[in-house]
Amino acid sequence: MHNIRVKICGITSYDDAMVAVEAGADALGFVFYEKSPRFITSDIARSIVDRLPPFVERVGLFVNCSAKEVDEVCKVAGMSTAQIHFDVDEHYLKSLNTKVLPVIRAKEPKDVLKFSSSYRLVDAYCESYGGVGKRLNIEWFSGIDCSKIILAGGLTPENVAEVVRYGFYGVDVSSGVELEKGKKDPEKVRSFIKRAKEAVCAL
Ligand SMILES: O=C(O)c1ccccc1N[C@@H]1O[C@H](COP(=O)(O)O)[C@@H](O)[C@H]1O
Repeated sequence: MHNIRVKICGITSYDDAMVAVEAGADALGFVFYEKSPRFITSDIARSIVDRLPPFVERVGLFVNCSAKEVDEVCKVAGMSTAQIHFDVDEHYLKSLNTKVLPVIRAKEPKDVLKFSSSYRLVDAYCESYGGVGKRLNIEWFSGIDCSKIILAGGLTPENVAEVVRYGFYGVDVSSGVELEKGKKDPEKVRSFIKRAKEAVCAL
């Protein structure tokens, strides 16, 4: 049976983290980008991570950082994966000592095929990098292998069920499950995870 992994991104507090974990989130995202309203310091992220139960993936999100900075923050903050949310080449990705999830900020249909042999996150292109609720044209994924793609960009509890039929490895949400920037809405978080997982079971 197909499964779908759900990442809840932009976690800034232990309470928000636990709402997501208890609702069945597979991964939590922590934004180490100072210009983001969801920015979290490595020390605060670490204090959340240290209290999490086992088997929860911790994903650090980075914009315009050197590989050395990414590795250092991931180590201090207890991240298991680094999500590289800006344009980098294979050499950069290989130089990291942390498990890496490259992000493709897709502007046109052919972009979704980049890094096609690896697991990657595909988000809609926007100048400010992400977390703004901008959706991709889902038709760009028709007829391609989505089994290594984590879909992001403008997902909500209302629209997540309709995208799972493309066979994505996972889905990622931030602004679509917030009460306000940087604060999650527990009902939306629970509803998003439930609808994503139930929609897969119904396939
Ligand atoms: O969340 C942010 O503030 C952010 C800042 C810089 C780059 C990416 C960011 N968020 C990521 O963007 C995608 C889509 O988010 P949304 O669901 O459309 O709000 C997701 O991976 C966020 O984690």
